[in-house]
Amino acid sequence: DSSLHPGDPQLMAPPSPAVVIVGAGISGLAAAEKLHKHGFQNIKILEATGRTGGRIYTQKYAKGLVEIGAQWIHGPSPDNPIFQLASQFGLLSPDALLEENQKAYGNNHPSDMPVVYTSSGGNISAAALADIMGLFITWLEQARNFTNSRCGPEDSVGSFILQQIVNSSQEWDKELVDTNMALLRGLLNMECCVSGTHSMDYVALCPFGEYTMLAGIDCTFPTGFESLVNRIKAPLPSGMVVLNKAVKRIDWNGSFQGNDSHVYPVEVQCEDGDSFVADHVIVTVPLGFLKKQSADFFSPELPTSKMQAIKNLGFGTNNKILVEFEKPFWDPNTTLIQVLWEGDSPLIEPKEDLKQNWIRKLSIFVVLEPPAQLGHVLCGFIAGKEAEFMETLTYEEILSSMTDLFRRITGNPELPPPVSILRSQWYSQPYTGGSYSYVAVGSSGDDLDNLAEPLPTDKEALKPLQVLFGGEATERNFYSTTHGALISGRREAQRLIDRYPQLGVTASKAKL
Ligand SMILES: Cc1cc2nc3c(=O)[nH]c(=O)nc-3n(C[C@H](O)[C@H](O)[C@H](O)COP(=O)(O)OP(=O)(O)OC[C@H]3O[C@@H](n4cnc5c(N)ncnc54)[C@H](O)[C@@H]3O)c2cc1C
Repeated sequence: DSSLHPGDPQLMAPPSPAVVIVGAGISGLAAAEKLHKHGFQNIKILEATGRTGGRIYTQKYAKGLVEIGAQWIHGPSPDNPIFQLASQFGLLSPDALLEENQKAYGNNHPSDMPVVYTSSGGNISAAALADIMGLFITWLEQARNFTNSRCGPEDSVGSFILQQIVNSSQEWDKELVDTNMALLRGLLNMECCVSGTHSMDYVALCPFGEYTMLAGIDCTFPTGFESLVNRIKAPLPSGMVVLNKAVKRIDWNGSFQGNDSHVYPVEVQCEDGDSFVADHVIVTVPLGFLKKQSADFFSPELPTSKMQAIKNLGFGTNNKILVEFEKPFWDPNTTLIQVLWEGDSPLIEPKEDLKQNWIRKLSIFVVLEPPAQLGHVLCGFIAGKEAEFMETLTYEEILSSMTDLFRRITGNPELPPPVSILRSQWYSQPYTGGSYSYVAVGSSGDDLDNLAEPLPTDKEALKPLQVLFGGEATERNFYSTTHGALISGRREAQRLIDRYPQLGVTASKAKL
């Protein structure tokens, strides 16, 4: 009888390695889900805050749900694992599942033309806007094509676009120059939101095209992005995710006695004095957190090249200001509103006084859908230092600024104030420190790869893969996105699965 019997050594599960995952965003949860499915039994996810999801954060607002963090599936098509999961779980609307939607290219930008309102209550023609939009999109595409050609390490996307603006403006009608310049300033402000940066001058030109756009017109989750997080974590045993458990330091390359007879190479120290021994730790904390804490977060310290990568890569702030109106002032067909700030221009440095001028960085509002279920809600986007300053203002101050703004652009001093507002404050979140990463001037895609390298770096180390790194900032082609974060978590889980091939075999045999 060659079949296996209970108690046979081959059926006895080998001791499951102890894995600690730091952070219960989509990266950490995806890593846990994959490891769990492959038979890893000893997993703990330590999360600093009182909730899972991290930068995926759905909240009740107005009459429905809004996203404080991630909003769209960027590139919803079969190559996007977020799209795969969302369709598998039945979380998308029929429109998003249409094949033609999956094949079209939206380039991670809202695909509709905005309606432009000027800061003195005027408007501008759709034709004038279309011309400038067309130029801007072409320049962005050209900026992406630098990847394989030569450009200097100090060149930025902002300086490249500025050069194109200067060249192109020679051919503009004199009376259009001011409007065109103000429109372009607004488009650059919007681009800062897309890249999560204060200025496109901070974004490196050469690696700009390494970020990969997937096919598909961006879509949202009718039941909230967090419904996807909830589905991913559903199979995990209760107790695996430990909330309100902030990690203070990761001691690695050591010998730590566990409660069993085993000696572990890693010990994770928490803010509240708790500690967890582990064979492997997957760190998925945001780059914004690492930028502030990496010097004290690891003992021994990270290798110099990793510290450099953390320092060099960009991590900026993109915030939202949600504004609810009793009645819309916009036309029912409007999906996007651009505010044109008269007098602004890409050739003029924005004024330093943030208290007076922060609001001029706010150039784009998305009309949230569907109004029948949600109410009349605009979602404004603002990036950089102005977005960080906005976080310090009170509710009343922002409400009053929004009331003034909408009265100005509609030219109606009697426009009723918004019913309510809700804003994100990603920069002040101690465990996030901003919104998402970008490849800054002075860094390159190699820094993203470097961040993803596990420790110890010595491939022959007796105890390999002690500290692994996930999170959106570790995905060279998909950083700053939810799919990048998901891919990174699965990638790190796969490293451990490859290290313990026997574990998966035993897990599937035990199920027979
Ligand atoms: C305003 C905004 C809009 C966005 N829009 C989109 C979008 O439309 N589409 C898209 O695809 N992406 C979007 N993104 C980006 C997307 O949300 C992120 O890339 C993704 O959610 C990151 O997942 P993550 O798991 O890497 O990190 P996170 O979600 O940040 O998870 C990391 C977790 O680690 C925890 N943590 C940190 N420090 C510690 C510690 N010391 N101990 C324990 N836990 C710790 C944090 O609390 C957090 O829960 C947006 C982000 C923001 C902020």
